[in-house]
Amino acid sequence: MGNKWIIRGGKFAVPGSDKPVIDGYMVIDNDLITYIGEEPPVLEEDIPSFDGSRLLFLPGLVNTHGHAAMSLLRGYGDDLALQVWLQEKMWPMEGKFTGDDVYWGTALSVLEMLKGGTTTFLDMYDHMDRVAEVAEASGIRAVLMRGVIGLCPAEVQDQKLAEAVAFAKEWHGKASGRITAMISPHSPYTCPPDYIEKFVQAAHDLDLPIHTHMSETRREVEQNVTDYGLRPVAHLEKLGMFTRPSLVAHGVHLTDEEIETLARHQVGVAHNPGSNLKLASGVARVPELLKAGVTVSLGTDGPASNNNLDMFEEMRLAALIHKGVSGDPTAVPAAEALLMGTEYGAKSVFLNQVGRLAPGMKADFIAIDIDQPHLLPHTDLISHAVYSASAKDVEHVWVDGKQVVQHGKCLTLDEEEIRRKAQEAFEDLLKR
Ligand SMILES: CSC[C@H]1O[C@@H](n2cnc3c(O)ncnc32)[C@H](O)[C@@H]1O
Ligand SMILES: [Zn+2]
Repeated sequence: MGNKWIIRGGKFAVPGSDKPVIDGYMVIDNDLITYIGEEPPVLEEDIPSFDGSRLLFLPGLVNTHGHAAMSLLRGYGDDLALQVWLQEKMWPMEGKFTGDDVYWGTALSVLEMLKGGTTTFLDMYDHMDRVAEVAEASGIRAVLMRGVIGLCPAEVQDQKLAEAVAFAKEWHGKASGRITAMISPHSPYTCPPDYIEKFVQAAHDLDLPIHTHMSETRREVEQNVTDYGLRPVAHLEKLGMFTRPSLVAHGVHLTDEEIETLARHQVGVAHNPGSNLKLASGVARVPELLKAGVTVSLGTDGPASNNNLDMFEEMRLAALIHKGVSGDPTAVPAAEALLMGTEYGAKSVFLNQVGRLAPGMKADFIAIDIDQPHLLPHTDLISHAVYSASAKDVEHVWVDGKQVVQHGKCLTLDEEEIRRKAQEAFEDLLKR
């Protein structure tokens, strides 16, 4: 297909607007959406046309927290609480990961994400050059960072920080701007205060945002008070983290005052409902966060604590669990859950041209087949996208105007090879 083309006869989701579903046309020129509307656009020339009938077009889903290479550990260490899961299962195995393991684990996850309609993902991990290689080759949009655990001698801490900085310098803005970088100390319980301050300084020096895990479990909050005399929000505020644009993952255990602090500093929260439920970490106070004006987005977390990367499932969980725990059926309505999975996600990872179908936005969008039993009749397609659809319904995916999934097949990655290599990598890890 040429550089400029038109989708005719499609239904286009614009959640949160007066007209949440537009029945009509969308024009794409290279990497940008240039027109969307019910009336046919005025075109000076003949351009290729794409039949949008029986399809619902949505902005690409934005996964704002994860560790893609952990797909190699999917199903390895289920049904455990966070600290036991990390210390006894994940960290010993991750200690054996080579760059190749990270490459194939990430490739497996990117394949799953693209096929499931995720067009942007955030990744915090080690061997990030290999993650960036996968992102570049696959065509996905990626927000990448070397996540750093600082429970190590000072010289190793320095080396890890240097790696994080070098990675960000090398990859920020690469792959035609599809890759951006952030700075990421893993958490207040794995990075001592003076070390976190060095990351804050690095983020200032590089003019990049910060991402960290925060207040995921009650135990972690209590330990923070014991160790530093402050709950995690006040602790990170004191260390200057929120002087940078920030996104925290989880934010499950928050007081009213902490929610107010996050809102005041415009700190985003990546809500990971599937992972929080599986690790029994608790349920984040999403309705209260949204009411306070905090940007709440959605993440899967790693595939070993979820255990899939289906962002439709996260939107559905977000819409369901907050109704369940609050007793309020209007909590997190479908349109808000869809915004959390798209527009709020883009805002959380500081991408202002992504997350919405509108002229001037990047052409990152997906099409789901709505001519299926579980998506009929077409009463309310926003509702169907959240409460009834799943990753399996994704028919086509475009990122930056390029088609990366066609009729459910990934065009940019060798699926057969990735499946084989990932299985081999896991089997090899068990032998090491
Ligand atoms: C330093 S790379 C990222 C690091 O994070 C670990 N991790 C995965 N899931 C979670 C979670 O829910 N909370 C805290 N840390 C997590 C992962 O195992 C890597 O070691
Ligand atoms: Zn995580």
